[in-house]
Amino acid sequence: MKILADQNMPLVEEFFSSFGEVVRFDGRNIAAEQVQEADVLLTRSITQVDQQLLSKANKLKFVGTATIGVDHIDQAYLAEREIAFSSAPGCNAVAVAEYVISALYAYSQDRDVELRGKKLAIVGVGNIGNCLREKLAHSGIELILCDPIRAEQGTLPEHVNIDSALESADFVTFHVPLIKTGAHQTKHLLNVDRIKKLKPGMLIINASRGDVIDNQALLNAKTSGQALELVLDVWENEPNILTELIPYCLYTSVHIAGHTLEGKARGTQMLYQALCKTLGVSATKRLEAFLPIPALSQCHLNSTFSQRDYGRIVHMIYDIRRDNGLMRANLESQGFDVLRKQYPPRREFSTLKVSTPLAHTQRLQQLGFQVEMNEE
Ligand SMILES: NC(=O)c1ccc[n+]([C@@H]2O[C@H](COP(=O)([O-])OP(=O)(O)OC[C@H]3O[C@@H](n4cnc5c(N)ncnc54)[C@H](O)[C@@H]3O)[C@@H](O)[C@H]2O)c1
Ligand SMILES: O=C(O)[C@H](O)[C@H](O)COP(=O)(O)O
Repeated sequence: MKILADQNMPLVEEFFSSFGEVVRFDGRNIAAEQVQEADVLLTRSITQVDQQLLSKANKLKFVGTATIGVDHIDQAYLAEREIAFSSAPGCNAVAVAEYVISALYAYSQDRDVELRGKKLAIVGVGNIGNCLREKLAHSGIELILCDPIRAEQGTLPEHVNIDSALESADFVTFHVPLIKTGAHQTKHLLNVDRIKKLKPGMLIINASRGDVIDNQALLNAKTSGQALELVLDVWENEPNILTELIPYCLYTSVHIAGHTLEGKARGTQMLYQALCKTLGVSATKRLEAFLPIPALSQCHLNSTFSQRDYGRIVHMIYDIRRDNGLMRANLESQGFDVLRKQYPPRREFSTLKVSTPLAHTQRLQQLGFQVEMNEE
């Protein structure tokens, strides 16, 4: 069996080599000829999987994307060709939620803003939105939840429509899929009209898809002096993004919100499990066997630890300002895709065991740390 896998997908050899030969490809530059002999195609978000790419792929039995976003896959065409398909829903939900939490604490420190008592609108309450909601429970930040699809399904009674959510929130974070048409279109969900109405100083975080916010409208708003704080991980037209917008952002990154070691590796594992199911064999390999030991694994808090120190613990594991600095310093010389490919290792909060006095156990557990109580 020939398994064709994106060069930026970790652990493919570990999970898939028992099925056959693993051949890597450059996700941005793959031609139909390369897929011709493949039985399995494993991609990330940058490869358009469509009729053109698969025109010569007569042996192909399985396509997997190690992402939750599926806007790059022509699923109808795969179904027509009877090629099995799997994505990796939820694989990077923790990573993206932790990216947002890191952004909130960094903003709080850099702008000297108290987060408690502020309102955060979460637009899109699926895997990521829900994970963020759970991690921020009892944080003192009031959450406003917006997901009209779940509201229609009856699974989100707290749903607030987007315009009311934007009107009352101090911060907004987007976690919707890219939907280009229809009643729940998300392309330019934050458009020129909505941007104009935002309250002064609003913090906007986008770690969903670049097209969810009209980037040119955002730039126009900023150059005309509108007070907005921008945290952008995703951009319209990646990798050729609107670089003029960068200086107007508080924090920027190169579409890496989901790129913890665990998040990327879970995506590979989920595709391995899906392929095993398709082939009718049992999935015996486990991710835990392949992940490296974290460099920082324990931390001890005493009774002087207080509410204002939560940001310090979060940033010990992941500080968004590292990625902001890397992008600003290197984008011009290295380019968007190279920075993504060379993304330095990042771990999730769960890799840190925190020994803490009772007062902080619940909150730290909710954030996702391993917690053990001490008597101090
Ligand atoms: N920056 C990154 O690295 C990164 C990582 C993972 C995912 N993403 C993006 O984030 C998106 C969300 O990921 P997820 O795992 O939570 O997906 P998900 O499918 O679990 O959840 C998406 C939610 O958005 C809701 N939704 C759809 N249209 C909406 C609208 N118009 N308004 C409000 N809500 C709407 C859906 O009902 C669903 O509950 C993905 O589709 C992907 O594009 C980006
Ligand atoms: O949709 C997703 O899951 C994410 O956007 C994904 O992490 C994007 O990263 P890529 O696949 O391009 O590495």
